[in-house]
Amino acid sequence: MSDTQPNLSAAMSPSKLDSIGEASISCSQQENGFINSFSLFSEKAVDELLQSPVQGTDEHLIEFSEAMRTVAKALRRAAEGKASAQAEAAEWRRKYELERARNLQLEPKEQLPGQHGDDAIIENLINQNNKANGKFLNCCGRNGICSHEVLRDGEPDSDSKMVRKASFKLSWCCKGEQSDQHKHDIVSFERGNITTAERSSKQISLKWESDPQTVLVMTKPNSISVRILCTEMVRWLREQKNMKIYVEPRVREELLTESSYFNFVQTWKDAKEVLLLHTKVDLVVTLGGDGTVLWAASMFKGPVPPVVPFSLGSLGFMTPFHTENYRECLNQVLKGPISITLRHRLQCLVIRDAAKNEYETEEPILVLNEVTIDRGISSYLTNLECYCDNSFVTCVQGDGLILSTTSGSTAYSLAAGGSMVHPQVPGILFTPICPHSLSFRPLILPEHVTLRVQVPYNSRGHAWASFDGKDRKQLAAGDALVCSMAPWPVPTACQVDSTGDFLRSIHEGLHWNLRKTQSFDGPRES
Ligand SMILES: NC(=O)c1ccc[n+]([C@@H]2O[C@H](COP(=O)([O-])OP(=O)(O)OC[C@H]3O[C@@H](n4cnc5c(N)ncnc54)[C@H](O)[C@@H]3O)[C@@H](O)[C@H]2O)c1
Ligand SMILES: Nc1ncnc2c1ncn2[C@@H]1O[C@H](COP(=O)(O)OP(=O)(O)OP(=O)(O)O)[C@@H](O)[C@H]1O
Repeated sequence: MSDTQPNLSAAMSPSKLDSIGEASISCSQQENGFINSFSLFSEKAVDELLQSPVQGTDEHLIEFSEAMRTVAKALRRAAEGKASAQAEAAEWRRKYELERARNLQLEPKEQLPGQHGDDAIIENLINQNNKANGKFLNCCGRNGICSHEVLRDGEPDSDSKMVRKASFKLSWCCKGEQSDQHKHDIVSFERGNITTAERSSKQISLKWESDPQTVLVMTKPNSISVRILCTEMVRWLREQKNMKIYVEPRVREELLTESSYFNFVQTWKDAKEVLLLHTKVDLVVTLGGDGTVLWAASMFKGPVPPVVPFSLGSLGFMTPFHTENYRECLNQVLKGPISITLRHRLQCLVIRDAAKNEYETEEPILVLNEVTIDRGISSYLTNLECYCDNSFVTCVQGDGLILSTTSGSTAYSLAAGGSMVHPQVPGILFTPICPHSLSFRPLILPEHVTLRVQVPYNSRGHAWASFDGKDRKQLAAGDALVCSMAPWPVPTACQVDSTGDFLRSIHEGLHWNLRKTQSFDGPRES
């Protein structure tokens, strides 16, 4: 110590020095990334030191004390900052643990002996499919749907790292939320009033809770323009948005013939991997027409990530996005919030007469448009016995029957004389094809029913079932098709909103009720 420096120890009593030692905060270890390699004097200790009578006070000592006070203040601020950062980190950790626990609850609980990993998950998916929609309601409550309910955490990927899907929240957008029009009660026993339940006809909004990171791009085959756009979009998503990209094996090959640059693009090897796609993909982009949306939906036998359909087809009922400004559209979707349409699907089971019990069925098939039971190549009238929740409905004699979703109401069902229905309306359309009866009008049934269409034993010919216009299956006498609403809808992004997009598609796609307006010839004399 130089002569000019004050001897602080000499100026203070030993007890004072002890008190400073006790009050010092040691932050030499690393906690949550914060490193402090020095001991801090607390401001309180410095205050105490300055207030105590110090013998032999001189100017240097006062200056030194002031400096100490300033240093103590600065250090206190640093300590406060650190404490608040630690609290924030703890809060994030708590949120993470909570979400992890929730996801674990959704993991398959019972693993049968001999079933491991993927097999158990696939089995569980099928079981989930077979369960009632009740599970959805557990989490959704009344005002929102959590993505944990729809999409679970990813499986370990090839690098053995956990792939974490972006989480999002769906909520009802309701203009008159505050008004009396939107009662939550179905029946009020106290006052004896019956009011309507809130159903899915409201606009749904999707808000990302974490950034989407993985996108699956699905494309219509054999189209040069689609191929060019796909190449450009994949490059943009990678370079500008830093996204992981999945494509079909065919598309990966196409991209690699363009350039080895596209080596980063991922795909799948087999059907098992396809079944796990929903755990890896945050978003699906389709490039094509309605058929490509149907194709993309058919890839997901369970939950479906949000789908952004770009129009490169002729009609585009389900493809509201234009390709010219795909960058702006995708920017908006990735940022959110976006309006979405939850398109209901039908779950179809073929039950063979030869099956020993009802459970010995083939794999359930999910359709977004419709299942059709028709006469196929047979020249005989189809003869189909139809039941709704075990009540006899009718016997269809004609070319066949369409069981359609409301999204499919503008497709084959429309051509067969069915009504057009807003896609958010929960219902099943029952539309005959060329019935040989003057009075067979189409029906719309509520969403909760189970329909059974049976080929009677005395039928002259076989019937054929087809699913969204694909995968024909022959139904022999005694075979039946059982159909009910599937628990997993297809969430498609809207350009405007569900209603705006629906009306635009029937105006532009079908020229619905297009008629020249009558001229105004002046008021008529009565
Ligand atoms: N007579 C008919 O109208 C008829 C006959 C067979 C199949 N289809 C429909 O074709 C669908 C399969 O479509 P695809 O593109 O794979 O086959 P596809 O190439 O034969 O196209 C059928 C047409 O139906 C349109 N379409 C599909 N889904 C629609 C929807 N939800 N609303 C309005 N139009 C829609 C498509 O844009 C396309 O123009 C089937 O699900 C069925 O609904 C219609
Ligand atoms: N990724 C795909 N892989 C295999 N087939 C596909 C795929 N995407 C679409 N398809 C099939 O290709 C056909 C045409 O697709 P899509 O309907 O999208 O185009 P489009 O016929 O040009 O459009 P639109 O139906 O509006 O006229 C459909 O039968 C569809 O099932």
